[in-house]
Amino acid sequence: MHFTAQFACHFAATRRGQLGGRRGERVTILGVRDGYARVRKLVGGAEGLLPTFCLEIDDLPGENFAEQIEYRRKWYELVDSVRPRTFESLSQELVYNLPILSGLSSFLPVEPVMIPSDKPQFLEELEDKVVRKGSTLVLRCTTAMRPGYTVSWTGAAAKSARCGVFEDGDELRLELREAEIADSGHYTVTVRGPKEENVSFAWVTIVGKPGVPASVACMSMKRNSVKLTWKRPTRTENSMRLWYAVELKRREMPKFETILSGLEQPEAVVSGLETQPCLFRVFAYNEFFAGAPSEPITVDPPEDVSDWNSQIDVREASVSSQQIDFFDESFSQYFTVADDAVVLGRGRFSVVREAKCRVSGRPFALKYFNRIAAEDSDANHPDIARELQILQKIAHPHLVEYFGAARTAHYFIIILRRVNGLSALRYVCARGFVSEALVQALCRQLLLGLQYLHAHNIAHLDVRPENLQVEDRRRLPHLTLVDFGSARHSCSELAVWAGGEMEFAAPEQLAHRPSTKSDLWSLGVFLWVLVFGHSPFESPDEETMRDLILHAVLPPLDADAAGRFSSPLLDLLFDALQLDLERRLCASECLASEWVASAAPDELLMVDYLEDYVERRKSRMQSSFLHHG
Ligand SMILES: Nc1ncnc2c1ncn2[C@@H]1O[C@H](COP(=O)(O)OP(=O)(O)OP(=O)(O)O)[C@@H](O)[C@H]1O
Repeated sequence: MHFTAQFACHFAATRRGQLGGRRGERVTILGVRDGYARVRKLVGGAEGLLPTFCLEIDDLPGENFAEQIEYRRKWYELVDSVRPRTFESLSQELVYNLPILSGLSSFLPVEPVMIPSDKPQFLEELEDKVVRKGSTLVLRCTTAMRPGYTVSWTGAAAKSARCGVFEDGDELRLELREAEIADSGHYTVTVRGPKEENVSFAWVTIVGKPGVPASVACMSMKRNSVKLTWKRPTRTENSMRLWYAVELKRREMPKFETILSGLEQPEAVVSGLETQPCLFRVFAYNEFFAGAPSEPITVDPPEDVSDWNSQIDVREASVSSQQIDFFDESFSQYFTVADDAVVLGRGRFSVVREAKCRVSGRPFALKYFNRIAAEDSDANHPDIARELQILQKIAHPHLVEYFGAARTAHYFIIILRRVNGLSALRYVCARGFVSEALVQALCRQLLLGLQYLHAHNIAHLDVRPENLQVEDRRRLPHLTLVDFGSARHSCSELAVWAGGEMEFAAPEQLAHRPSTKSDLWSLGVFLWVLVFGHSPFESPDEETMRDLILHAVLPPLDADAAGRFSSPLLDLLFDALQLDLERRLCASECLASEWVASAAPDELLMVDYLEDYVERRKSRMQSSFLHHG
């Protein structure tokens, strides 16, 4: 809240920072300290200090006197709390001693003084000014003018046509319109008397729009972070302070958004990146202007397999199970699993429950496998050992993160990041709408995960909606591939099809010769479901389904459904569902395909065409679980 007040008397400012004025001039009080009030004039807006006793408050909060008295009392307490300085011997010489005089006259309400000297005196000096380019620069000072005094100004633009100088009573003023950077510099006003002269100085800085940060570069850091560096713009246009802001744009965002600002150093670390490519740009700004942004640079840390390679522990494929560090007794020191812990999912061999880390409080997903007897070792369970070995090797934002393994009296436990999402189809249904852009985002993220896995010669071999967990991160879908129970190093030649759900399995998997490309087939089936609302090989009995898959017999195309999506999407789908492995695209080729590489339409479609399939699948999964469970 600001009070207004009036000058109770004339006050002549004699020190830099003080504000002179005439009795009755109205001001806003901005603050009070040490007997001085910082005020701003209502007319003209000049700001400065003047002694509190020169002010008479005139506009107080409150309806009536009784309400206002409280403020009035506070004001006089403030005014009285400072004892004025007194000068013991006020000799005539003092008048010529300006520093002391200015100290003295600050406390004495005076009429503008006519100093008995031939040397012109300034009552208010010029002040240094920092002004935005294009605006009007005003320099002002006051002096006790006498007849016969002359005034002259110097400065870079003092002679320009944009510049005007004025004498208004005691006030001397220079006004410069449309100030330019080149107008910056030293300005003086000289007041000449018949015998002597006096000069007041000010340094003027006109600030313009800073230039573009140069050499913006990006370096991948661990996990999903990048470090951006750049160079200070060559043109800072007199910026007194220069800050930087970083902007980000993802494919589906209509425009860049500022994610970091106020950076003083030409570098920033950005964490929590999604897997899709991000465009970054940087701009500099000062107290008045934001400069133009740099050329965007594309940053795609998780996609760049070579970057991630450098960070993962690339061990030999045949790590022996002894190398897995189980933590045994200590397990319960680190994790609490509530009796009614949420069951995140059930597989044929395991139950996945939510648990909390006692140390960090973070939730984890624990995958429990029954242990037959205390001496039962993981070596007796080659599938668990293999799953652990693979999980230990991988690190990618779209693959579930592994934290360790534990052995308790009854279980082997794999500790994983808890993916706080829904299976892919449920996620889509829960949104109520689907768009080709969403389908593309999910496929793209899955492809990135697969590209990474396949580059390490690992085939997942169980890509299906339940193992694609999707969560919202900053309102964008983030897909994580879970369940490495079926995963194989593709070098291990033969993998016997162990039965189970085959709707998403590739023909060669059913023929016991899976390959990394089997995952692309499953991706094709997943895409088919999203496009047509049913799976291509769905049939009431297992034998028919097996036959259809083994011969890659696709159902006739539903033209209406196909019309909802673009033809590059349908092309990719057919390229993934190729029986011939040579002709089937690999993950990198899919990522480079026309559909994945270009922006997909974001028109929204109702999901009702999918809901029946999701329900059918749910009851199939339940009966299969009962069957195996
Ligand atoms: N890290 C996780 N966070 C959240 N949910 C998970 C996680 N891991 C697994 N789940 C859920 O638990 C289900 C079962 O887990 P998982 O598939 O790993 O078990 P499994 O015994 O290997 O199953 P399957 O019989 O399919 O091989 C998953 O389909 C998924 O829904």
